[in-house]
Amino acid sequence: MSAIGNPSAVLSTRGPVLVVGTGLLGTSLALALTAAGVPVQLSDTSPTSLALARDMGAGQVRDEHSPEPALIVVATPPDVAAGVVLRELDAHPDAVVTDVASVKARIAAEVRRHGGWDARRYVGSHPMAGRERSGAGAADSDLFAGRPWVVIADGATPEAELAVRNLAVDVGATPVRMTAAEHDAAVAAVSHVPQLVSSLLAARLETTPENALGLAGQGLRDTTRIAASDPRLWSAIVVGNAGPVADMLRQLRGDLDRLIDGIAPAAVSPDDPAYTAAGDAATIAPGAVGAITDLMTRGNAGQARIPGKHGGAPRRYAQVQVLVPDSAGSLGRLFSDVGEAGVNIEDFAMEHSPGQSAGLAMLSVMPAAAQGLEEALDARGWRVVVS
Ligand SMILES: NC(=O)C1=CN([C@@H]2O[C@H](COP(=O)(O)OP(=O)(O)OC[C@H]3O[C@@H](n4cnc5c(N)ncnc54)[C@H](O)[C@@H]3O)[C@@H](O)[C@H]2O)C=CC1
Ligand SMILES: O=C(O)C(=O)Cc1ccc(O)cc1
Repeated sequence: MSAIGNPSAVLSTRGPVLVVGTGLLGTSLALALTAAGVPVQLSDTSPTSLALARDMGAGQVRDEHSPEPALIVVATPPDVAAGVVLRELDAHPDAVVTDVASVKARIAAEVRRHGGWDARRYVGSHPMAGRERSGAGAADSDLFAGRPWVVIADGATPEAELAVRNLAVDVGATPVRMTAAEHDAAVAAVSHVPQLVSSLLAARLETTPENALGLAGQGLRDTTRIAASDPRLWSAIVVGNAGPVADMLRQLRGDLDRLIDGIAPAAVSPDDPAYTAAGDAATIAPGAVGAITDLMTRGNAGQARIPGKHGGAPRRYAQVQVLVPDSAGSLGRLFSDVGEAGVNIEDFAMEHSPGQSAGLAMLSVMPAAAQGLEEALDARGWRVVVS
């Protein structure tokens, strides 16, 4: 169990912990450790980022009087992480050093190449937790709760590996041991290429007319949420993992070419004599339906393989949809009525359309609870939308 919010939990992390890089990741971690009672020191090349993290209560700014850290977490952008790790290994000869960068093989290779014997105190790691905003201002002490935290222990001492695994567990994450190469291939598929695809999609919206954008629903919002991410950070991430990312983009290009080749012949005008004679586009373009069905079916299979909440087995929740007036306290009343009906909300999303005075609340609940909840909410005057 996480030590956060549980004062009686026994902490395994030995402090002080020095966090180098007090942006989103570093400050989130520092807040979580501070909340759990671990002494945290902060350092950043940007005085403003450092001051913000300190003012948020993430820890003390490290200075020449600070005690020696037992554990150092480098949470800088990936392109400078190896250099910072090497510098910290050198400056603190008894400390274990980890980094949380989103790419691992290149950083590990550089640290092992230049770190000598000291590199045995280095354990690369990567919490699979984040968001589309950067900087300390977006930090959240609960960021790591229930998330996997990859630990790359090749070449490190067992003690160093244990210190990093303990860190992950103490902030509520689950350590997952991998090699750097396994990690980089995995994150290309589950994080880096999804980021680029989301950006590709959103980039097309730059020139989409405003009245078309006004029609956007949750589907577009879901697929473009991470397109709001920081271009500078992601450039460093993608360049740092260019091999696995380029491999997967080539496979995606193959899929895209097959799809385009399949549907292009169906793009006939309704006034075209061929269309008028055949009566439908599918007859004129025999491969079109197959190309789309094939992609969609493969997509269904891939999507069903994504593990559910807390990284567990995929689970199908039932969705209860409720119209919520756009007024203060409405959502609070809905949650309270769901609680009084004895139902736990497993997940929640809200869909808004511009110019409407109500939003659609989508409550994910256990399938067995869905019908009873719909009836209970209906009885309390809520407008339940049956899809
Ligand atoms: N943003 C995300 O969702 C996730 C990011 N990561 C990784 O965590 C690391 C940090 O990412 P974020 O916190 O999102 O970035 P961020 O941009 O919010 O924070 C990075 C911080 O590092 C500081 N910094 C830059 N160079 C430095 C140096 N040489 N010495 C000391 N401080 C330095 C910056 O001033 C900034 O405050 C990156 O390596 C990223 O790949 C890992 C998981 C999720
Ligand atoms: O928001 C999401 O879906 C993420 O995948 C967050 C994330 C971003 C970058 C990472 O290196 C790890 C996790």
